[in-house]
Amino acid sequence: MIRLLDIQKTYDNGTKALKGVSMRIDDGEFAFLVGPSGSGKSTIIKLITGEVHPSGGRIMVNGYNLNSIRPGQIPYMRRTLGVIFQDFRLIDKKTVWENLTFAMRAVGASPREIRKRIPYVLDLVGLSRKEDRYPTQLSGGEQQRVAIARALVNNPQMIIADEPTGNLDPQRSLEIMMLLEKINELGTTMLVVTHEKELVNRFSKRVIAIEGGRIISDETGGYYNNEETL
Ligand SMILES: Nc1ncnc2c1ncn2[C@@H]1O[C@H](COP(=O)(O)OP(=O)(O)OP(=O)(O)O)[C@@H](O)[C@H]1O
Repeated sequence: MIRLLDIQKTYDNGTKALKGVSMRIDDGEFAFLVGPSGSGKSTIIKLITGEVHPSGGRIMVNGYNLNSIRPGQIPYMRRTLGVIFQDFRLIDKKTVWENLTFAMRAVGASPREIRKRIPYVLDLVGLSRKEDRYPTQLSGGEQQRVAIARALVNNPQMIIADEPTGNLDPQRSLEIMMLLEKINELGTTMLVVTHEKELVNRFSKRVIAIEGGRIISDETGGYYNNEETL
């Protein structure tokens, strides 16, 4: 569960990126986080992953209180999260299998666990037959599927996807979003940052809308359906 309580974030140069944001995402939920450029979406993601610290307010991430977390606990908090980015961030010199192995070894998984888990996640994302390919030998949609597999391989409680379809065409984008929906249905909490209205509107999910560092609406079915509130 993610809980933000009256979060303020002022960057060192004085930019007030968040001006009192409160939100709660329960285990098992699927939520879109939408808003114009500069509204504070990435700042919220970075607060959740512990990359930036709030200037005020309280934040809880999957049982960890980020206001009082000890530095040594941060890697354990991060293991509860799988993060996916617009630009995939795969290791080009490693095959699909090696990219996933690398992520599992980083958390101390045994060779036996690795041999068991990787085929499962590759099957889930529909890439079972491409485990020996290098990322450059895959399409953009396939590379994003590998990134999703990597985010999932250590079985996180929650996936945070930051503009996961930003580099993909509409059909590939829809397929990736349907995959995230399927993964959510299997039990992983999902927070998806996007500005793609059409895509958000195809899914009847919770939509948290942020503008100017404040949440301006939070409802199921979509803020983008209520253009008059803009
Ligand atoms: N490291 C930083 N130092 C100073 N200001 C920053 C920093 N990072 C972000 N900002 C500012 O904070 C505000 C919120 O930025 P943020 O990146 O959270 O927006 P965003 O909604 O993710 O935008 P985009 O959709 O363009 O990625 C913006 O005014 C931005 O310029």
